[in-house]
Amino acid sequence: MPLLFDPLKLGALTLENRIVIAPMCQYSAKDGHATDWHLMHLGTLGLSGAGLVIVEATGVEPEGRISPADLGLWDDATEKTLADTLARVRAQLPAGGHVKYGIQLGHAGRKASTARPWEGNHQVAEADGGWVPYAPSALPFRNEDVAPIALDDAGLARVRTAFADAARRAARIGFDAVELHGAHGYLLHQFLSPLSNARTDQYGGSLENRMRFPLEVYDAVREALPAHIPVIMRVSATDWVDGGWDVEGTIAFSQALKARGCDAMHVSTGGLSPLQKIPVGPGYQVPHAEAVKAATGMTTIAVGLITDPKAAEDILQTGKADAIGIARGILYDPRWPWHAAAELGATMTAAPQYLRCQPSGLRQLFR
Ligand SMILES: Cc1cc2nc3c(=O)[nH]c(=O)nc-3n(C[C@H](O)[C@H](O)[C@H](O)COP(=O)(O)O)c2cc1C
Repeated sequence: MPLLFDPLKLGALTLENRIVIAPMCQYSAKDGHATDWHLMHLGTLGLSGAGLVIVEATGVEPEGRISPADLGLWDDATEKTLADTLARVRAQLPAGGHVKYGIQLGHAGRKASTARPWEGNHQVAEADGGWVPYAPSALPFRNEDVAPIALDDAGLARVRTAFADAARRAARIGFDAVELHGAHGYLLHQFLSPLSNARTDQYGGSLENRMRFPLEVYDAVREALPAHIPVIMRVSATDWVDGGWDVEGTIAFSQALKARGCDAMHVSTGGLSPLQKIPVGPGYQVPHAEAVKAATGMTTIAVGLITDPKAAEDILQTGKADAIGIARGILYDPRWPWHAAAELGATMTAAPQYLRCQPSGLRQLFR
């Protein structure tokens, strides 16, 4: 059996295989609420054959959205809509419900949308009642962006609580896993990187201080969740800018998370600085996942232009990572795991109803 189709344990959770659909914003939520698009999209991903689907970056408070049309999980109403959506999706999946659903909880910090969304189906600009984003320091992403407000102690406490509350809601909804968005230049990453964190209090300066708030958020989320729900941390292992966040810092952060029982690291890169120069190519972020895994022994998910099943299998066989994250590849080929299974000679067990009713015709195409 190829390793790609070997089960993987994340804490108490067992994934049927090692294919993880990475979170992808759908820009289709309405005032934080899931819509029929999510029903269709998450249903499609549920039939993909992947072991874990991580639902898109979901704002823990309205001011933490990347776009006005991001999902939110900040009140009873958004929780109910997402709970209904997930329940309706799961009701249609093959018996046994092999696919697991996780959710990425995030806060965009200085990269948040400043528009108050969806009033009469169009965005309301900041001047008409939007907001100024929050961040570790009053440093905008781009010079031309509005300078964010540096979070004070009350703001930090509010955001920590918002993460924990959203995690509690995710558990109530029935998500199998929670991923924290510590990557791509959003709030938690902004604390880690010296390029966006110029604080002079206990949350800025030394590496230990810069890691403090993201670790506090992790602790609050871990405490809010029942023990059977694993927590994954998504990181950008480098800012791809001199003087920025780097692999050494990522390893130290991973070690601190490992000591706290974090179940896996999902290793991406970039997003913190507009000056980044990323050498994009097949598997370009795999060395970062490999470095984290080698230094910490943690379960790692490698991601970034891994589209060839044999290359994915090779990453696992050579011990560079424990699971493969795939995003655009799934949009291009929503049955990528089935096709990978056929190419690698593996057997998939989850079968939609049409396969069971039409065994002779369709089984020749699916393994
Ligand atoms: C449409 C789209 C939306 C994305 N939204 C998110 C997101 O919500 N959270 C996140 O961490 N990454 C997001 N990403 C990044 C992906 O998760 C992934 O890291 C990246 O696309 C590289 O993987 P790939 O080469 O398999 O696409 C998004 C990517 C795409 C293409």
